[in-house]
Amino acid sequence: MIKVADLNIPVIEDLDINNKKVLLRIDINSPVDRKTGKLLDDSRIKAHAETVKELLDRGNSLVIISHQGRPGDDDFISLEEHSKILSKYVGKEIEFVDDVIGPYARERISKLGKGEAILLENVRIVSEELIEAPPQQQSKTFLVKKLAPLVDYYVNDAFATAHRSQPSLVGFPLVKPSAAGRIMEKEVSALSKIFNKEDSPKVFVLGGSKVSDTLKIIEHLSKNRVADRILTGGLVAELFAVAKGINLGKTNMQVLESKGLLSLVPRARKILLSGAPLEIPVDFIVEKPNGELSSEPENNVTGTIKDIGPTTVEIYSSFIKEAKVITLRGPMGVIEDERFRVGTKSLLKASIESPGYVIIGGGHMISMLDKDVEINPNKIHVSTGGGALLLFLAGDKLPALEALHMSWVMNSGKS
Ligand SMILES: Nc1ncnc2c1ncn2[C@@H]1O[C@H](COP(=O)(O)OP(=O)(O)OP(=O)(O)O)[C@@H](O)[C@H]1O
Ligand SMILES: O=C(O)[C@H](O)COP(=O)(O)O
Repeated sequence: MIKVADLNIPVIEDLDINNKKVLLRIDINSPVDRKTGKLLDDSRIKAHAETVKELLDRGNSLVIISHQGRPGDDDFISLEEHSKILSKYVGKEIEFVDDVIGPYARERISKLGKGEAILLENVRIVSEELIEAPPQQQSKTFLVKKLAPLVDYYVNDAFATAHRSQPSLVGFPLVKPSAAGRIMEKEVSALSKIFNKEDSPKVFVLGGSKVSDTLKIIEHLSKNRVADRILTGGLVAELFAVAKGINLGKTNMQVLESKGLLSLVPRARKILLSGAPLEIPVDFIVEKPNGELSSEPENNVTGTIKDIGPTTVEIYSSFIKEAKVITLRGPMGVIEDERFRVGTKSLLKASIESPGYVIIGGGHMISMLDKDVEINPNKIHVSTGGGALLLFLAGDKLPALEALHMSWVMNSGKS
């Protein structure tokens, strides 16, 4: 059992999860090369192999579900490649089933033998999965009604998606005895231990393209006075620059417009007015129409922004060097193109070389960590979570954890 605030979260030992049929929700959502459609990084897949192996060793048969990307985005792809990589790390075939709630998937689940494991197709092809709602409502979805009767237990190992109140994360615990998987258990236990409110200054490096999510995170960090400094990059930084009245030029405004981000300017402006301790880049690496790269000051941008510039790296690194805890999520640049990784890699290096404790989250951000960096738990925590990590650190109760607690109360009669 793990305790988080007033929640009791059951773990695998708290239920008799042996020789049964288990529905396992993992988060193997991974960065995808936009040109080839291939996975750029398999850290999350490798991390979840531990829980898969343990449940199989306990004689269970597994129905594994996960999402990849979001409908309409380039990285919204099939999980077929993921199943091959997961098989490699587990050391046993994890059969890909090209279905989720249809008759083919249900028949395959019914016929699963002891020690067998299947990975169903991207759960977000089921439209209900995109709707966030309370667990009570989610337990009545087709996803839950079609799959729950076919299994004995539900195990949620998807810490990185624990902030989503979607059916695959909060719907099953109300109808099945449920527990946290090993990744969920480790992340929640480690983060609860290492992240003490009194440790300061706390610096957050927030970049990437999930701007709406990040605004919510910054609102919570600021409201709960968790962050002493927020250093922005990626599209997050561009939005705040516009909110500050900086003219980023036609091309970058078109990029923001095309992603529907300009409608968030008033919300970003409100955050600035609230006194959030937020920094934006003073220079950017831009790509000119002729393909040339150059660094331009934030008040005279003419090219397409692709990364933060050298002066910004210096300024941000000076904050990082003074921090007690540094949390980084979301890259500073378009890291799919290796020319635009300097900002992200420089801040990761400054963090690791600083005296502070480093927490790294986010699929793309983790992929930028040099493979030869020693992950000493006394210095670094590499989280599988991105948005989930930050909302947890901001003090939010994650819906998936609350659902596991509710399952425990319902099945054990204890609170
Ligand atoms: N200046 C920029 N312009 C356009 N895209 C950018 C820019 N900077 C970063 N990005 C994009 O941000 C994306 C990663 O953002 P994202 O928020 O998903 O980060 P992450 O570390 O994967 O976190 P999570 O795991 O929560 O998704 C990359 O695809 C990258 O190309
Ligand atoms: O990468 C992540 O942060 C998780 O997989 C959640 O993905 P989402 O932001 O698309 O829900």
